[in-house]
Amino acid sequence: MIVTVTANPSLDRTIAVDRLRRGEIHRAASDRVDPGGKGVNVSRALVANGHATRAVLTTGGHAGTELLDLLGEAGVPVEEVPVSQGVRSNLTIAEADGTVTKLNESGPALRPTEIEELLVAAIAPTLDRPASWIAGCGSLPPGVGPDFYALLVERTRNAGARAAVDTSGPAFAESLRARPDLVKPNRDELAEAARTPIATLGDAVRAAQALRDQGASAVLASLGADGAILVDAAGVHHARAPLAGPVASTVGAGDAALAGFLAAGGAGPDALAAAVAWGTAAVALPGSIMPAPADIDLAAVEVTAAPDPDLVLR
Ligand SMILES: Nc1ncnc2c1ncn2[C@@H]1O[C@H](COP(=O)(O)OP(=O)(O)O)[C@@H](O)[C@H]1O
Ligand SMILES: O=P(O)(O)OC[C@H]1O[C@](O)(COP(=O)(O)O)[C@@H](O)[C@@H]1O
Repeated sequence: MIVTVTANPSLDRTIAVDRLRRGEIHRAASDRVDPGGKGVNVSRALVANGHATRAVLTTGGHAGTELLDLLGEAGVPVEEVPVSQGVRSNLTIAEADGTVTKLNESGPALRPTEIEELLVAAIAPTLDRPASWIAGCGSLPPGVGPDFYALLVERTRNAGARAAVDTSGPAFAESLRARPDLVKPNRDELAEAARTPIATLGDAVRAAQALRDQGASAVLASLGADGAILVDAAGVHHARAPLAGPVASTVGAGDAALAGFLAAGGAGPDALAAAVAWGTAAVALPGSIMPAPADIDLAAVEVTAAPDPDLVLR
C-alpha cells in the first residue's frame, strides 16, 4: 500500500477559455471540478490503475464535504483529519493554445493540534496494513512550519516505510535533513533549490546531485516535455516519450508521474519509465483527470543511461 499525505488539499476548478485577456469578462467554453492537492492526485492515479492506496488529508467546510464526495465517487480510500477552516479552491484557466494559468489559494490555517493529528493520521494506515511508501506532497497551509515534511519523514521511517517528498521552498529544503528516500522536484523546484536556472540536462543532473548531497537518497526530477531524470546511487537515467496528441492539461502531470514511479516499485530505470508514461498520459487528459491503464503507453518511453548533458531543455 502507498499512503499519500496532503496537508493542503483543494477543489481544482478548471475553466477553459479561448484566450485570456486581463481585465475582461470571459465566457467559459467548458468547466470542471476535480479533487485536488498533490497527494490526493497521486492516490487518484494509483486507484485508477488498481494499486492499493490511502489518501490522508485535512478536510473542513463545504469545500471539504465536496472534496470527500468526489473522492468517494472516484473510489479513493481516505483517512480524514477534520480541521476548523474550509478546504481551499484552486483555479486553472486553460487557453486554447495550451497555456495554463494557475491561481492557488494559500489554504486554511491549521492549529498546532491539527498538525499533530495529521502526522498521527499519516502513520495510522500502517497499523492495519504495511505501507511500502508514505508520500508527503504539496504546499503547506498557513500555520504549518517548514519542518513538517522532515517530521513526516522521521515518523515514516519509524513506521518501517520509505518516505517520498514532493514540495517546494523552505519545506523542501528542510525535508532533506531528514534524508527522504525520494524527492520529486519539477524543473522550477530544481532551479529554486539549486539557485540557478536549469537550461540543459546537465544543469538538471547537477542540481539533482546537489539534492542528494543534502540528504535525498534518490531524485526523480520531472522536466515537462523533456520527460524526467532519475539520479540515485546507481547513476543517472533520462526518460522521455512522444506526446501522442495535443496537450489537454498539464495540471497533475507531476502527480501522475510520481504515482507511476511508486507504483512501479519506486526505484530504478523501470520505475522512471513508468513515471514518464503516466505523466505523458496525464497531459493528454483534461483538467487533472488521472490516466487509467488504457491511456498509458509504457512501450513509447525511451530510457537512456548516461544521457547527453548538453541537451537543451525545451
Ligand atoms: N508538455 C508536455 N509534453 C509531454 N509530456 C509532458 C509535458 N508536460 C509534462 N509532461 C510529462 O509529465 C511529467 C510531469 O510533468 P512536469 O511538468 O515536469 O511536472 P509538474 O506537474 O510537477 O510541474 C513529465 O515528466 C512528462 O513525462
Ligand atoms: O499544494 P500546491 O503546491 O499549492 O499545489 C496544489 C495543486 O497542485 C496540483 O496537485 C497539481 O500539481 P502538478 O500540476 O504540479 O502535478 C493541483 O491538483 C493542486 O491544485
